Amino acid sequence: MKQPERKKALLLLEDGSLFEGYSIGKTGTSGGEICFNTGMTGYQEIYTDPSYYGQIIVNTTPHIGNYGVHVDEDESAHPMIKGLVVNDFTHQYSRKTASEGLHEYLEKHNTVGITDVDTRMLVRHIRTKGAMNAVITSEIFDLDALKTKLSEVPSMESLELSSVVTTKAPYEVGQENTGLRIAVMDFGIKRSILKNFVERDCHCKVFPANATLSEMEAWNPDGYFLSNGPGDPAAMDYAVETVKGILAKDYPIFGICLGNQLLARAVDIDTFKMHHGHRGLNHPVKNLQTGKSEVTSQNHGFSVNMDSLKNSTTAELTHLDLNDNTVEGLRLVNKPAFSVQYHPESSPGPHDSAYLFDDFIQLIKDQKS
Ligand SMILES: NC(=O)CC[C@H](N)C(=O)O
Repeated sequence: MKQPERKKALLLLEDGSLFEGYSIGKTGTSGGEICFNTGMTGYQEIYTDPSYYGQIIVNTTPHIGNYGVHVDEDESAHPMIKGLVVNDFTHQYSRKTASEGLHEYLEKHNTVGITDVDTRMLVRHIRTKGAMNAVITSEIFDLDALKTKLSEVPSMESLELSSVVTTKAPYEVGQENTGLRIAVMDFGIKRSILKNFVERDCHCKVFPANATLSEMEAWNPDGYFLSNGPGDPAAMDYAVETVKGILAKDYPIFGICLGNQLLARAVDIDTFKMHHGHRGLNHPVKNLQTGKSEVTSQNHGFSVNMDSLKNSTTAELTHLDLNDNTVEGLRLVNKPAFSVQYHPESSPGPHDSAYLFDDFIQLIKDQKS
């Protein structure tokens, strides 16, 4: 396959660091919070995960594009990232079942990227300096003009983004009358989470992030699921209020990632912005209830405050991050509610944690009996 002509591109970071490379995807300019993912596979799932909305992703794995894209690997309708930074992009892909090349896919969906960047150096830089904003361009080469663009990018802290990516209207997935009915609060849900419920015979109704409890109750759910999603949980009081309402009625709750943070906030446990977050497919977590460790898929830049959780009389720590001792899961002491900070749907990632979906189903059944 012919490689297209190489066009210059720039990456400018908030602290002034400048990287030069070549354009991939759409020609244009795009800014967001720069963060890195250490997964060696699953670029399409990462780019289409709505939790990454507002962010520029650096892939630490060097080869990107080599297996094209496949419609089954979309986690939402289109890429959600603000841009991508890679080391060695290829236009040539070798997978028989791929529907198209990554470059064409990114271009079609207006996603800007840059290749031929020293991503090792860049990741070490982010790891030392912490999360910050950045801008990628393949059209603005005047540095002052680019700095102005960068200054217009909002800070991730205090940013509410679920309302941008949530479904506009409720929809249902799974077969009716097969099993349990799960009301899903969509803060930016990944399709693979819904697949996990459907595989377990659940019938899900997915509600917009601002749905009220009475709207959801009208469907008569057996349990409530709080989804993953982008942005700062501290800017989501509207959702926290809804979660408080669900808790007050003792309905079963399971939360993933942003859902974990919202459950914590609903019982007055704080969250905070991390130095540079956890994003990758091999993060070790210990389940303190079973004593077993799991290798997990993660994508979060905010975290539940450990001291605040330890001081709580309503919740307890269930899962601990073995890399940095941060909170990876919690449960409420006197309510049928639990959540994890990582991604048991594992798309992409190892499948060690799929048991959590079964645990939720068991929790609902126990509540009923
Ligand atoms: N994957 C998620 O749900 C991310 C949650 C939240 N936006 C964070 O960055 O921590």
